[in-house]
Amino acid sequence: MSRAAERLKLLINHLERSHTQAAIRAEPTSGQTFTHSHPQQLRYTFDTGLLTPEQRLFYEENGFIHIKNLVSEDDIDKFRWEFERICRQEVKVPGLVVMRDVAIAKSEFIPDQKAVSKIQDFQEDPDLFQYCTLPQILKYVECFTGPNIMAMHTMLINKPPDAGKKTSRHPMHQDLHYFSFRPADRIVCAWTAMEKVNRHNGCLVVLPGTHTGTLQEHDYPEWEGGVNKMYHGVRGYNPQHPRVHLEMEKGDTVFFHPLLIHGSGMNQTQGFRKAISCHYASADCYYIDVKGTTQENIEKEVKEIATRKYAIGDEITLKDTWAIRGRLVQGVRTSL
Ligand SMILES: CCCCCCCCCC(=O)SCCNC(=O)CCNC(=O)[C@H](O)C(C)(C)COP(=O)(O)OP(=O)(O)OC[C@H]1O[C@@H](n2cnc3c(N)ncnc32)[C@H](O)[C@@H]1OP(=O)(O)O
Ligand SMILES: Nc1ncnc2c1ncn2[C@@H]1O[C@H](COP(=O)(O)OP(=O)(O)OP(=O)(O)O)[C@@H](O)[C@H]1O
Ligand SMILES: O=C(O)CCC(=O)C(=O)O
Ligand SMILES: [Fe+2]
Ligand SMILES: [Mg+2]
Repeated sequence: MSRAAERLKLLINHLERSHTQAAIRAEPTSGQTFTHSHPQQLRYTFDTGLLTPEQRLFYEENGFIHIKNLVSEDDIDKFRWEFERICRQEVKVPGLVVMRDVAIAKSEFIPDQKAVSKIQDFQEDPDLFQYCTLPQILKYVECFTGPNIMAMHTMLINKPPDAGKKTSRHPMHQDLHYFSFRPADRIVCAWTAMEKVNRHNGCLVVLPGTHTGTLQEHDYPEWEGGVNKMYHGVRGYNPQHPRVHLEMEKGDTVFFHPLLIHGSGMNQTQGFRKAISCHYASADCYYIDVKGTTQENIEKEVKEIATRKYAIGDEITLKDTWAIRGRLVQGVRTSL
């Protein structure tokens, strides 16, 4: 065995031991005997033969992994074209949510497609939804979710040039705040750069390792220039925490854990920084009731918007809104 391979093996053994110990600590004292005679697995990833030991360790420790050049130029150009058709209102997509930047929405009506800062829930648009079914993406997703895969939430983000109020920033948050299904470790986001992204146009900013923590309380940050609807940030954000700026090329994809604290900086260019993303979950996940948890505030906002948008009452639950949007993309729809 080479020295490098030997070191990796040692690292894997070390991680397996520490995760086993964590599992033992977390075990309720119910009198059950906890046996660990079977080979232990890493906590956050599965061995499907795709990720190298180094890549698995990187995700286990950092909560994200950057895969270069995963989506082709042709596919990305197709997504861009379809997004433009939607903005020009040449195609109407059932269930689609269109968002405008708050600084632009509150100033004047701009009929231009450029006012759209984000579209969500494009699962009924075959061209855009093709992103969620790309085999090369699903091969990676399976390493985190296992073989039964649901596409739960879809977005195309068109981060606008900042209008001078820093509203183009996305505050630091954990995506799990928005989700009412578990377990968190079987959820993953795929986020693909549709062009070069860097600190100038507002790339993703992540706090490595924060996926090993718990779900934090989220609130609107106190930003002078205003904050976009539902852009909650972790309460008590510490700007001193070590950050990593994920600079990416067109087609590069980052996979990240839903507890990883991340955000994105201001877009200081004149262009609209584009990215497409999908949150996947194992179909074996289960829904939870968020009543009495830190997620009550976001549930309230989601319900208010759903009630206004679809003119419905309290009969629809948060669980229903996810079950309706979710789409099976691989394997069997076992639970979600
Ligand atoms: C649901 C689960 C999500 C899971 C997400 C997983 C992780 C994702 C993390 C995120 O991305 S969090 C941010 C996600 N954001 C949203 O989901 C927001 C969805 N957006 C909407 O529902 C609509 O765009 C919105 C309700 C904000 C406005 O839609 P409308 O069609 O009603 O817009 P309209 O132009 O009629 O404006 C209505 C009012 O909203 C205001 N407005 C529009 N865009 C806004 C904005 N961006 N922020 C704040 N206010 C906004 C607008 O100025 C106006 O205010 P006034 O009533 O005071 O005149
Ligand atoms: N009070 C806050 N609460 C939550 N998130 C915040 C807060 N302040 C800044 N952030 C977030 O921190 C991240 C870094 O933002 P910031 O604009 O400070 O730097 P940047 O644009 O990433 O980097 P730089 O401008 O130094 O190249 C962004 O996601 C931003 O939205
Ligand atoms: O593309 C971005 O700016 C990040 C958006 C994000 O983190 C989110 O919508 O959850
Ligand atoms: Fe996010
Ligand atoms: Mg900045």
